[in-house]
Amino acid sequence: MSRPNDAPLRLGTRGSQLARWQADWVADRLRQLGQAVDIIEIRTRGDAQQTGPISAIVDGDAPATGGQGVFTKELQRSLLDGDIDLAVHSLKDLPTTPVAGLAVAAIPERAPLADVLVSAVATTIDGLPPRARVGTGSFRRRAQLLSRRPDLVIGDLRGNLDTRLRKLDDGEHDAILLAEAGLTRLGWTDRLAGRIPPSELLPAPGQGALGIECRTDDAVTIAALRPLDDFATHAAVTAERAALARLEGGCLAALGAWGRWEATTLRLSVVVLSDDGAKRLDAETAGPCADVPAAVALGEAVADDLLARGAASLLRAR
Ligand SMILES: NCc1[nH]cc(CCC(=O)O)c1CC(=O)O
Repeated sequence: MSRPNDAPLRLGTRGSQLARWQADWVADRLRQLGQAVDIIEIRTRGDAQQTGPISAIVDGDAPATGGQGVFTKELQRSLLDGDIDLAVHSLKDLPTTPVAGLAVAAIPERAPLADVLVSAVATTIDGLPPRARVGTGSFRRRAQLLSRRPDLVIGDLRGNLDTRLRKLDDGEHDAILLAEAGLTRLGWTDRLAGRIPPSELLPAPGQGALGIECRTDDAVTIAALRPLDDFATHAAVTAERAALARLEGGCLAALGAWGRWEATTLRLSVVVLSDDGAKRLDAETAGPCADVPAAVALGEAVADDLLARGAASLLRAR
């Protein structure tokens, strides 16, 4: 597919407020570099179906993967069909399974990656009252919350950010957990009751980072995206996602991962839990990662350590 060098890049995004914010952010960065950009909104099934738990959204193409990719598949289809030239994803919603013909060409600098507590009754997990009702739709958050506080009563929670905040305000939950990145991008920082240290609750692989995907044969778009890539972020999230891929966790796993730089060393912590949080396996390793393949190796090494200690039985218990 050949396109003129000066044609506007067609940037595809979901229609949610957060997705629009992220698309605008990427478009602005490209425009600052002199690149014309058109934003094209694409409705996905993850957005259309907002009742019931995320895990219940049946994936017609690949039933075995459950709800994976509900937010990203239509954008990938539009890329392959040539309807758009780049897609902006929340990296944590993007399955690790490679799609033939597509590649994540740029991963810009990461936003704050922690989860935060939104609540009128507590600012920390340990400060929640006994048997407090905490809302989250994430297996990762639920299992780690229960691992630390088995008394908590976890209720399902999904929908866009404003929906989730409304359910908290309506009294369905005493507290909810959200990604700091999403909350602050939408300007809701005043709702942040407390930041949960990643050491206390590991974030999702890729949380807080954007993945910009395009066709592997589209040299024009790949070149335009290159200046948006941040190597430190790219390596950190690559290590997190390599661990996830090796553990076959998908986006619904009770699995957390945290890659961070300590001077010139990349440190990666990964946790795998049973759904009820009663069993957990933690692993950590660090190494100098001079390039992306080294980050992949780091992630796979942590995953292999976990697998050798029985992680597969926790992930398959669902
Ligand atoms: N699964 C939904 C989702 N996907 C990305 C974000 C926030 C932005 C990010 O973490 O990159 C959120 C909301 C949340 O988990 O609170």
